[in-house]
Amino acid sequence: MINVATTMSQDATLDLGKLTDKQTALKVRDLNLFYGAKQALFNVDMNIAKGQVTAFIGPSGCGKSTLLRCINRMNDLVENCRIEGEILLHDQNIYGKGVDVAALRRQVGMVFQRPNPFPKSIYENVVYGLRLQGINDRRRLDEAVERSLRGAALWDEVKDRLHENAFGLSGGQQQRLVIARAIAIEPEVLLLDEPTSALDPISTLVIEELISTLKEQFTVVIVTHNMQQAARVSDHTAFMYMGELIEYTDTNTLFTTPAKKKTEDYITGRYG
Ligand SMILES: Nc1ncnc2c1ncn2[C@@H]1O[C@H](COP(=O)(O)OP(=O)(O)OP(=O)(O)O)[C@@H](O)[C@H]1O
Repeated sequence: MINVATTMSQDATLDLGKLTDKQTALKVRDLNLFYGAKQALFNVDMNIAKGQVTAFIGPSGCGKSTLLRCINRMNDLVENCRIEGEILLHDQNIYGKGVDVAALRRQVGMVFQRPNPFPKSIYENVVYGLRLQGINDRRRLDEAVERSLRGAALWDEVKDRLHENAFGLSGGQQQRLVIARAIAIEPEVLLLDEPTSALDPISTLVIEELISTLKEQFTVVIVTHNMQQAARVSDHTAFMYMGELIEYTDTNTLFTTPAKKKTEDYITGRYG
């Protein structure tokens, strides 16, 4: 089993079954998802704790990214994708009638596996979402750039070259820039889909440290293939297998005394 004693996030953990509304960022209720005739998620039910880091782990193809993408309706872009059930944000079903998906995505930001800055300056990458909202006031944008780049632990490295092209940054810096772009519009929830899988070990460490500070302001949900990473950065871990949520509890418990045999088999490397 993974030694989490020295690596786990130090936060006191919450009992996920007893979260109050104030402690809950999202509620997933009886979620089923189909890609055409193929069902990829089965009756997923979970509460996601506010201001904490939740990790989704499990073998390739188990539905981690699919579940993550449900949280900001990215699966809407997939043809033939059908969803049943609910995801509640502030007790409003994000799949309900009349939901403004663009507004939802402002509340629930997302960072992908490969850094995807726009072919623009560092500055313009960060303010992109604000400009889309019609904000062009220079002082406000300048403030947002500094706040977001500091928040993404990138400010000191780029403050003297804000107007240079973002493609001149290293991969790890580009990923932090993308995080800065996501937090510039102050979402409530940040979804990270394997955010370090394309990065070197040092950049990975920097992003992992960053995740611990991000949760002071945001609810973070991360998909990772790397169990050590889940143990290091998350407060709660959900283990998925073939589209089902098998076990979901505080990270320490999941990695040290899992309740389900499938979880134990996975974390001890018997499959995956
Ligand atoms: N756009 C799609 N169209 C059809 N099937 C899909 C699509 N995206 C994912 N799937 C299928 O849904 C299942 C879950 O995929 P998903 O990418 O969510 O798994 P995952 O756990 O994130 O895997 P990985 O760790 O390999 O990224 C898989 O069987 C996959 O083939």
